[in-house]
Amino acid sequence: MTQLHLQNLCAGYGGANIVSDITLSVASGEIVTLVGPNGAGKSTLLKSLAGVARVTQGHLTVDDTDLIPLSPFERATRGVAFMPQDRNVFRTLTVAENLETSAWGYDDIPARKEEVIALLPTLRNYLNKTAGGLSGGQRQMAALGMTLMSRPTILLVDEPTAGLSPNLVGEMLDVLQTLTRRAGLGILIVEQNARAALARADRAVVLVDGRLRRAGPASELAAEPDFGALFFGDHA
Ligand SMILES: Nc1ncnc2c1ncn2[C@@H]1O[C@H](COP(=O)(O)OP(=O)(O)OP(=O)(O)O)[C@@H](O)[C@H]1O
Repeated sequence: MTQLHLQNLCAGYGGANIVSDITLSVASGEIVTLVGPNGAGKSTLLKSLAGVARVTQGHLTVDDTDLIPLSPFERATRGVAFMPQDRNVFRTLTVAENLETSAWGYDDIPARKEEVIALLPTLRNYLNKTAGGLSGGQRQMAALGMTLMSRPTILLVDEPTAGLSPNLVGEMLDVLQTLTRRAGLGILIVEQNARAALARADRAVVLVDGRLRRAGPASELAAEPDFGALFFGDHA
């Protein structure tokens, strides 16, 4: 059982904090959905956990390891992997090459690749296609596969359904839910399709103006009558 824990975390870019005083945890086998209006700081929070935005105060641990001094690569080797929203594949490489590149430095790349394909079997259909020629859904699946090559225990996923058609949104979220069940991953996901994400999440956290406004069981928050209007605007 792994647990990512944030305690009174403040983070941002340069010296300025974008998110403040965030206390939250994500454990193996659960999906926690991070929702909130545009500009609330959701991506920044995720990036600070991955090591690509700066933590200025507070604590960030995975089990007993302090992540704050660690680089993004070192965090990945401790089991915390990040799937960015944009530019998350190398467009001129094939899907297979993208997977291999993500495990650069490990001496068991073929085994890792087979494990990832076993978790995401549709990848097999376009392994030899160049990533730049993939559909949006295929590209996001390839990016997810790349993230899984480090054998993470905690997955940080930034808007994996951005730009996808409604049926593909559900498919991607279902795949993430399967990963929690089959591989025991803990997933923290930022998602604009709040209703679809809440339906598959265990817990939800609402971020407004860089602060944690609400947290609780996803089903409870989804059932609140004013929830959509308050927190998601048009996206509920
Ligand atoms: N690299 C950066 N440098 C400085 N400020 C940034 C950077 N990236 C984002 N910001 C600022 O941080 C604030 C929060 O942005 P962020 O992308 O984290 O919000 P968000 O909740 O993910 O929004 P959205 O739902 O629109 O993606 C915004 O004011 C944004 O302009």
